[in-house]
Amino acid sequence: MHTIRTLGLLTAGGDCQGLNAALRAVTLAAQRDLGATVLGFHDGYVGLLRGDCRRLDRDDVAGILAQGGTILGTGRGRAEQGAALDDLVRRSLQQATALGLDALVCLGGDGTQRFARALAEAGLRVVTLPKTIDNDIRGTEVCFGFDSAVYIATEAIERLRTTAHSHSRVMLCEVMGRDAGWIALAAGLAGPAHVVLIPEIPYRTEAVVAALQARAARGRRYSIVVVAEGARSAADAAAGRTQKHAAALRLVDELQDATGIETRLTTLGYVLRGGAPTVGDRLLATELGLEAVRLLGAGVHGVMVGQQHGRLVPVPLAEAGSGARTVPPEHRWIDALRRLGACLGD
Ligand SMILES: Nc1ncnc2c1ncn2[C@@H]1O[C@H](COP(=O)(O)OP(=O)(O)OP(=O)(O)O)[C@@H](O)[C@H]1O
Ligand SMILES: O=P(O)(O)OC[C@H]1O[C@](O)(CO)[C@@H](O)[C@@H]1O
Ligand SMILES: [Mg+2]
Repeated sequence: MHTIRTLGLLTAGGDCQGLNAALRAVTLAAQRDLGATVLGFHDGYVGLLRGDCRRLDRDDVAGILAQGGTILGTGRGRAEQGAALDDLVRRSLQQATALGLDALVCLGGDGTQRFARALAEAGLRVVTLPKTIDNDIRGTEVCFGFDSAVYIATEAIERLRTTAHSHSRVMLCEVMGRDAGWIALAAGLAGPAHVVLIPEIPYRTEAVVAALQARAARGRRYSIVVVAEGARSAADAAAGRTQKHAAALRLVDELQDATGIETRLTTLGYVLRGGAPTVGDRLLATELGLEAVRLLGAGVHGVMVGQQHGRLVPVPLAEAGSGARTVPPEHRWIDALRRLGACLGD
């Protein structure tokens, strides 16, 4: 067993459901299995840079399993913008040494994995966990936060359906997903939605209009269109333009003008990231947290704990931080939507 006397812990990037469940699991297991003291850094890597931390004990993580957000606070380190990566790494390591850290567990998205990799390459023992509602971290099939976000989006679609039906309207529902359409696809299947637009499949407005007109011609009173915030028209994709929210904001008028059907837009945004985690996210975040501590105890570091083929596996940080995991064109959820008759905008 590897000796870890002092373990650092932080959450970085955007928040999501399940962060507190993971913090609880890491803290309890680090104390029980490793006999370690746990130091929680505030607001992500900024806390590490400034040595801004507090000791986490059993009492600090009692009752937080189902709590939304993160008790440590999180951040994107904007205060440090402009500083060279080498400099940030050097200063972070100085703080880690000053505080006597033997290892660090970082909960975050792709950016968090990248900085963790830089810290690991500079000599710090680091293990990370994949968190993000976007579900787009490489090396893992699932990230905690995703299940909760899809649950909320699906519930919203159900509510939009009844009001859309009453008023014979087209309802656009914008969900988060800058680079990847995982939330839109899953909520589109579970909602269900009749049109699903994701960043990976540039859309043509005419194709969406045709799908809505075909539904109206079949006597359907309403339609649901789920749009990922990073969805792009074919013209924008060809010109290399990506602008968050552009698709939903434009389509609401374009669709109403072209179909003559009243069209309304609902942007779910941060609602998808807030509140209590689902049971699935509680289980996943807890298991990942326990596995991070087990790996550190066994002397394994420089990895993210991922899930592949249903098993927890250590994923090299070089892979986890190598960019967004977008939806492959042949993914079974895309096929499922097409076979159910949904339009994907192409
Ligand atoms: N390219 C990078 N190289 C090194 N460190 C980075 C990089 N990008 C981000 N970071 C560090 O990781 C932190 C979190 O990154 P970021 O803000 O991109 O969120 P994230 O972890 O990707 O989560 P989210 O899923 O919300 O985007 C940043 O504050 C910064 O310190
Ligand atoms: O405004 P913030 O907190 O930077 O986060 C926005 C982004 O974070 C994400 O939710 C991922 O956590 C993206 O889908 C979204 O674009
Ligand atoms: Mg990111």
